[in-house]
Amino acid sequence: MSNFDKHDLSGFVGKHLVYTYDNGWNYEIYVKNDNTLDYRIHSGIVANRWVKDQQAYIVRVGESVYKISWTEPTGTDVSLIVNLGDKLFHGTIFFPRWVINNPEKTVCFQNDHIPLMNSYRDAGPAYPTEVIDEFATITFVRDCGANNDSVIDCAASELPKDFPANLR
Ligand SMILES: C=Cc1ccc(O)c(OC)c1
Repeated sequence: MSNFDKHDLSGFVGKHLVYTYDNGWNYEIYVKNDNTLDYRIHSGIVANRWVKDQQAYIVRVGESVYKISWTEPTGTDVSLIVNLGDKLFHGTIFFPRWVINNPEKTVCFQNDHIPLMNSYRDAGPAYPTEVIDEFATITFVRDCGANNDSVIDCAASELPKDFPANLR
């Protein structure tokens, strides 16, 4: 069938990416290991939210194409396609209605507020879900190795003005 090993995530684990969705939202992700990611949101309805150690399903679906899917403590579901060969990215985000109504409730370092996020999720309303389905352009890529906790360790608002140029 395919000419690549679909179980080999070594070309993806450790990648640190910054990308901008066609709707203008700017996001950043670090692929920490084969089932974990850290991320930070620079702009969009939940700008300055950041998350460490989100568990995710990560699979390889092409020579340099990966898919990451997860469900968050807020009830938000996300599925991303990262095509490193073409520097192309596509994200589908399924927001519960309460996040669309009150996005500011999710803007925090989520790890310090997991029970609160779960309580918002359970209170809802969940429906109707808002589906955001957007392509993005990858603007920055580097390799940071696996399980590096220094890659994403503060909110976007606390970064130097020249980020990510300061990392090159
Ligand atoms: C809702 C979280 C979320 C949505 C879209 C993304 O690209 C993302 O990347 C880490 C995270």
